[in-house]
Amino acid sequence: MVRFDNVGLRYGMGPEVLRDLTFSIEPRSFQFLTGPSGAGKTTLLRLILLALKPTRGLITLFGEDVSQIGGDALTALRRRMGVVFQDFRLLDHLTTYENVALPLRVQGREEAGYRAEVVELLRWVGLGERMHVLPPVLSGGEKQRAAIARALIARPELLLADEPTGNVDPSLARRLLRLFVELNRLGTSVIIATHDLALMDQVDARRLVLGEGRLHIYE
Ligand SMILES: Nc1ncnc2c1ncn2[C@@H]1O[C@H](COP(=O)(O)OP(=O)(O)OP(=O)(O)O)[C@@H](O)[C@H]1O
Repeated sequence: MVRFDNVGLRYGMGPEVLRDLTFSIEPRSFQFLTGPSGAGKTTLLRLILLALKPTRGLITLFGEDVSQIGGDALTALRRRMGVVFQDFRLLDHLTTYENVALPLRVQGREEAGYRAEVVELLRWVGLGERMHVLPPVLSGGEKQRAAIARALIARPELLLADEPTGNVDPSLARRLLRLFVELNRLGTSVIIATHDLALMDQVDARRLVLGEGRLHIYE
């Protein structure tokens, strides 16, 4: 569902951050993306998300060469992905419940049909008591859980998560990891960018390791 062929990326006139990346992400697969700070994990996720264009090489997403499409078609491809950003990107004027329900609203679904689903997921991530507050009063860990719930709620085909357990304690991190694994069992391909070796040791999954601009894959 994602294919990179000899993809390179540099920011402006800077050095090449990613060099000659060739790999694919299969449907229904689960993988970690790791490597030292500054290795390019976020950059790689942003390329998949179509938030950045490669300096060279070819990216194919859901069977489409992304350099050949634009506008509405790009928006349609993005909607097939769920994302957990490092800075959460919750909308401050919507409640936690409304933020998490947003992807379903965008799909045009009626609230009566999804309300119970959203409430159940919020309870699962431990935000049952925080549903009606606005994001600015949530703690860092609570914001992170809200961002994860929002990324999962519509069962995207591909889920990208950038350090999704960076702000929570180890026991909650394990609980959140179970959510990603469960989503994967339901058919979503999952890519989790993380530094956390203990977290990676909990799932027997493929590891994509970035270092010095190159990608090494451990199956
Ligand atoms: N917008 C930008 N403009 C210029 N350089 C950038 C930009 N974003 C990232 N970089 C550089 O690209 C490199 C890769 O950064 P990136 O954030 O992708 O790494 P990372 O592996 O996600 O790091 P971390 O684990 O610390 O989040 C770094 O050297 C960074 O300074």
